[in-house]
Amino acid sequence: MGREFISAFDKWADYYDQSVSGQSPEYREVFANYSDILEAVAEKARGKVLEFGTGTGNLTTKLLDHGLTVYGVEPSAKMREKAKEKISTIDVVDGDFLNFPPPKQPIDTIVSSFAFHHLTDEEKGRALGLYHRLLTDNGRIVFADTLYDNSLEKQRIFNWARTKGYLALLKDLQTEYYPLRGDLYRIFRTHGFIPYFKQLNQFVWLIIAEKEV
Ligand SMILES: C[S@@+](CC[C@H](N)C(=O)[O-])C[C@H]1O[C@@H](n2cnc3c(N)ncnc32)[C@H](O)[C@@H]1O
Repeated sequence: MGREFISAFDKWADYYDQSVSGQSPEYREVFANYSDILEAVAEKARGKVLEFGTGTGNLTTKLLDHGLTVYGVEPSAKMREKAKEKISTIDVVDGDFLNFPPPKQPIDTIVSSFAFHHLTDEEKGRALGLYHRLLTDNGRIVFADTLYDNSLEKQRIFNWARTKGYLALLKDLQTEYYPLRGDLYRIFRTHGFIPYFKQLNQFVWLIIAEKEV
């Protein structure tokens, strides 16, 4: 489920770290302040952390730097290889937002960066239902991901990408499942979380969602 983009990530793995460092003009704005964005997620994580979509392990590294215990889940074999090269001490397991081996210890924080948009809104809701059951009572979710503040803003960003001639980016924006902020708010509330949103660059928002008990 939500795995339709994996072959693209297998192909991207070798040069993913170059893309996030701003070398790809089309994606420069998406990854603007990349390191600060990951740091913002790591700062809000606590306790035992379950990370989805580790990619090459950049957020994982920051979480470990904060002294946290991390269980990494990543569906792309090539991305898992890259993460293992970077962090030899950690095992990132094969899995995705909806299907993953149960963590061995109670989980206090679920994190992810640049990945939750791979799920449809229906899948996002199912994932949040799972996470509500999995998290400890004062648990939280901390995500950083692209979303649109509202439908006018979505149109403005599409127009911006079209005007710039960023057609690969435009295709991504049109084919992946980037939500409107209000819709995502409702999905979190429906599944027992109180979300807070903060914009970090033109595309990416920090989402901190506390579990309601
Ligand atoms: C844009 S990369 C982000 C990697 C890393 N988190 C970062 O911040 O650089 C998206 C990652 O999500 C993974 N992914 C794709 N579909 C997924 C799914 N359904 N569940 C979990 N991860 C997924 C991809 O394989 C890829 O490693």
